[in-house]
Amino acid sequence: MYAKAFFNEDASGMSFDAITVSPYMGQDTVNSYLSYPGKWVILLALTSSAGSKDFQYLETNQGFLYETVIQKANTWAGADRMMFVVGATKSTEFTNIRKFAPDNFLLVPGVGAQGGNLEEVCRYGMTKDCGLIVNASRSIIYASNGKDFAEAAGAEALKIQLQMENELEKAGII
Ligand SMILES: O=c1ccn([C@@H]2O[C@H](COP(=O)(O)O)[C@@H](O)[C@H]2O)c(=O)[nH]1
Repeated sequence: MYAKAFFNEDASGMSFDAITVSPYMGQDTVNSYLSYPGKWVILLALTSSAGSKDFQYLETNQGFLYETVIQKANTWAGADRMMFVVGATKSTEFTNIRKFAPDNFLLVPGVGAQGGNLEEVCRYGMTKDCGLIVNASRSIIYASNGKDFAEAAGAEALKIQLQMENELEKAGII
């Protein structure tokens, strides 16, 4: 039902391109989203939160639980349908994650207010095509609580955009 609500415009008036999903309920639940052609699933893998240690770093037969999540989920759909959430606060882990997800887009929250390092995220996580979708929210929307909030938000967004552009230029992607 959630998949229908978010992906089927006739049913709900909404037709999002992608949705972030917890892997916790397993393949059948994730498949309900994958059954919509052309839509993307963004699976939580290694989150930016301190609480990531509670479950995501539990040891399994295949390494940490988040590594198992990535490996298993990559048998459910290809990199053209499946992305993973990896927090920018875990920038040094990106090298390891790329062993399991060499081609998947990674959705990367945690720059800005959470203090993640964009330069490191790019150094360790960027593919030859970039492969990163970096998100910042509070640092932009709360850049100012004055009357200049729109200009301040624009300036903050531009700052991150220019940093990203710099990284793409360094990597020879643009
Ligand atoms: O690992 C995760 C997964 C999701 N989030 C969400 O992303 C945004 C980040 O907002 P900021 O203000 O840039 O910190 C927020 O909606 C989180 O719930 C995340 O931060 N980390």
